[in-house]
Amino acid sequence: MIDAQSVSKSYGSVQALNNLQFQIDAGSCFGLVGPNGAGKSTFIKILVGILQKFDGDIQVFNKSVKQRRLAVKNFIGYVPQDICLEEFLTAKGNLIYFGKLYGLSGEHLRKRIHTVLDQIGLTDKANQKVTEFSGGMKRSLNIGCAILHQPSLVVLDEPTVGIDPQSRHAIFNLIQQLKEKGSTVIYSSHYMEEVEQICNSVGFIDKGKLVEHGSMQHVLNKHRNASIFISADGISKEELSVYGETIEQKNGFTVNCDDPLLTMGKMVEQFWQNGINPERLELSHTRLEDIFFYLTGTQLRDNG
Ligand SMILES: Nc1ncnc2c1ncn2[C@@H]1O[C@H](COP(=O)(O)OP(=O)(O)OP(=O)(O)O)[C@@H](O)[C@H]1O
Repeated sequence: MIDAQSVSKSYGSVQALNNLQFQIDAGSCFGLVGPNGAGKSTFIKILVGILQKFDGDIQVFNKSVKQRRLAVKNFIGYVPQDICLEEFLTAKGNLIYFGKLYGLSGEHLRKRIHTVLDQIGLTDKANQKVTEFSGGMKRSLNIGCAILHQPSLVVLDEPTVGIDPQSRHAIFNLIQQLKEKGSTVIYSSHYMEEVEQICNSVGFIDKGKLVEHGSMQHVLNKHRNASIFISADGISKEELSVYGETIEQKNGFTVNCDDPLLTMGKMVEQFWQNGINPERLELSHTRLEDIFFYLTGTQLRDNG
């Protein structure tokens, strides 16, 4: 288990983390989400032992990052936000380099490189220089370097920023494999739909504070807000308000209600009786992004 115990960190007058307290179960895939500047990278850098001056502590599989930093580092595979590779080496050259840094050698290293190249889909590019790689290929190789030593905890900081959909898909497959093998994964991102897709637990961080966390199902259920979206000529907000709180949108209305299926049935009956033919009538489910916005008033998406 990863146990964050009252973790706080300031850079001069900027308080990057304010008393973070939460646990991540071993074997789970935890999404650490928040907008740019929320404090995600700071937390990760503390966890992986890069930042050593902070308040509180983190226990990683019962070892304190403060007291057992080097021991903790050995069972973490860290994929930093900025790609970290030796550009003028080949893919294989990078894997050898990073493997040796992790203390691997000889036949074991050779076998691990073979396996990892296959896992990251770069076997046929093994002898190509990284300078010739696309952003997505570099990202995959960076992940490959971090998992060579078979870490129990894999930490990925915004691994899909600026890459093509194909590489994103390859990275998701890789994370799926890690999950199946029982690794614990921490996945930091401001892409909510990715986190919803691959993580089974989540923590929301905003302005250095943890505003919600728990299993994905718990968080989604706790803040579930069922609604119906409707777009139809000749229907007014007043008419829809009998079904629940009605909010006017750009192209129609959202009706919040407790039992959306039953309500939708009643709406269809009324429309049929009144000769109304809706262009769109859809059930909407609550997304992580909506919950984050509801809790913080902060949008997660890039503005640019
Ligand atoms: N070395 C530093 N010196 C001063 N301030 C810093 C430093 N690193 C981060 N900060 C500040 O700490 C806060 C948290 O930054 P952090 O990088 O942890 O956020 P983040 O959620 O990872 O955002 P991003 O996704 O943009 O990296 C921000 O206000 C940032 O400007």
